[in-house]
This record gives sequence, C-alpha cells and structure tokens, in this order.
Amino acid sequence: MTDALEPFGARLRTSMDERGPLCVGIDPHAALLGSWSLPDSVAGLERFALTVVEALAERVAVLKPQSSFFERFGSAGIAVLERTIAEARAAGALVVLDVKRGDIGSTVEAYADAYLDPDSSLFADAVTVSPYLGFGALEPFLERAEQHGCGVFVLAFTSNPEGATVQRAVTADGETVGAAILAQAAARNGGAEPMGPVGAVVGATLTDPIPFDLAALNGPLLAPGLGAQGGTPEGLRAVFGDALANVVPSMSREILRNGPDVPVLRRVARQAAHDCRTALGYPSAGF
Ligand SMILES: O=c1ccn([C@@H]2O[C@H](COP(=O)(O)O)[C@@H](O)[C@H]2O)c(=O)[nH]1
Repeated sequence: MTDALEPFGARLRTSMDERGPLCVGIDPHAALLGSWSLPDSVAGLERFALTVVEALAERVAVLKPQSSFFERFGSAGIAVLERTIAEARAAGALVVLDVKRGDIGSTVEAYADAYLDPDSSLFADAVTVSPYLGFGALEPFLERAEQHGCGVFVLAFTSNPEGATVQRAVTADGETVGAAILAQAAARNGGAEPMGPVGAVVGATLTDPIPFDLAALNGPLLAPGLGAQGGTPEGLRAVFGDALANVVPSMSREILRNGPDVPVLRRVARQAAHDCRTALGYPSAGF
C-alpha cells in the first residue's frame, strides 16, 4: 500500500515555486531519434527518454511524456514509458502523462485505474483527458485524482488551429463548448487551496480571446505550443491575463532538438525556464 500523496494542486504549487513553472515534454519523435543518432527502435526510445529524465527530472517542475510515441512500439514501448515515469518521479519531477483519454464513464473507470491508481505500473501524477464524450463521463478520472492526490488536465482550448471548430462552437446555452468545459472544471475545483486538481489545457498559441475567466478555474493551466508551434513565453500574458500564476508552460521539440548532450539540454531548458519565469512574474530563483 503506497502512502497517500498531498493534493495535486498543493504538490504542483510547491514544485513550481521551488523549481519554476516549466514543463518539458518527452516526445520521442522518429525524426528526433534520428537527429540524436539513435535507432528508431525500443532501444533508441529508451535511451532518448531516459536521457531527458537524467538531464531534467531533478530540475524542472513537470515532465510530460507523450504516450503516443511510446505506444507506437507496442508493449515494449509501454514498458519504457513505465520506466520513464517511475525514474522521473523518483528524481523529483511531477509527471503529467499526455495521453488525452476519454470515453463513456464505465470505460474511463479502467483508464483511471491504469493511470491514477498508485498500484498501477503506469501511475502518473496527472493525465490529460478529453471531455468530448461529455465532462460528466470523466467522473472516474476526477474521483481517482481526488482520492490519490493526482491531477487531471481537461482539454479546453487546444493549441492546434483545428481545435477551434469544436471548442469554439456555441452550445444551446450560448456559450462556447470550451468555456462550458472550463466552467464545469471550475465548479469541481471550488475554493480549493492553493488550487484544485482539475486543470485545463489551453494553448500558448491562441490569438483569439478565451471566452472564460481563466483565473476562475482555480486550477493549473497546462500551456503547450511554445516553441515549435509558434507560442512564446512573452505571449503568455496576452493569452492568460490574470491567471498567470497557475500557468504551466510546456515545450517539447524546442528543447529536445538540442539533445542528446545532457549539459546542452540542461542549458537550453534553463534558458527556457528563465524566459517563462520572467514572463509569468516568478522570482528569479528556481531552475
Ligand atoms: O493543445 C495541446 C495539447 C497537447 N499538446 C501536446 O504537447 C506537445 C507539444 O509538442 P511541441 O513539440 O512543443 O510542439 C505534444 O506532445 C502535443 O501532443 C499540444 O501540442 N497541444
């Protein structure tokens, strides 16, 4: 039986305050394996992922493995993902598994067992989830997260341009789908201190205003899209307004393309962390 963890909002707040808010994605694209002179194989995948862990897990607040790049190698890739998560957590990083799961409630129950049960070999501190089968269908994820001190990042306004056709569609109540998702997430977080376990994914690339007061979420805001997708740390203020304190800015390729040298990865990530801290108004301490 594993010891109960503190609530995710408190753990994330502490980690961001101590290390700075940067999240680095572990996205072992085939092209990146090649540019690191690694084979496009399970061995290459493992070397890549564990090199990122070695370089950054003791330094950044959050590491975010992208499950798809591990799944493409089948069960052997999943075994590498398990090891990556375990070693990153052991080194002190919070792990957000970017797996974007969502289904009918009875099936979500099993996904929640897979990712948010401390006895699972894929246990992570948080997962990304898709609410497009209805926010209510995510209930098993939310319950399990609350039970075990984990977090859930619900896709709201994603960084890709195609997302808008769904997320900015207007519901019968006259609000956008994305805003309706955020309102339900905010209701779930209530007045939790320092923030609740239900986060949202809001892209750092967005240029149209977000039709929701993001500070009212009272939860973490995972902001992918920095670097390779065109988002910049300086642009975060325009996207997130009053909610800057809860933003977890995320970069993958922008950092990873500098590998495989560990000191170089650290130097690039340190610069990115500095840029994000400055943009988000953090003190200069931290990675
Ligand atoms: O809205 C979203 C949600 C998730 N992602 C994920 O983040 C990384 C982005 O990688 P970069 O190399 O920094 O572009 C990737 O794993 C996506 O699946 C996102 O980009 N946007």
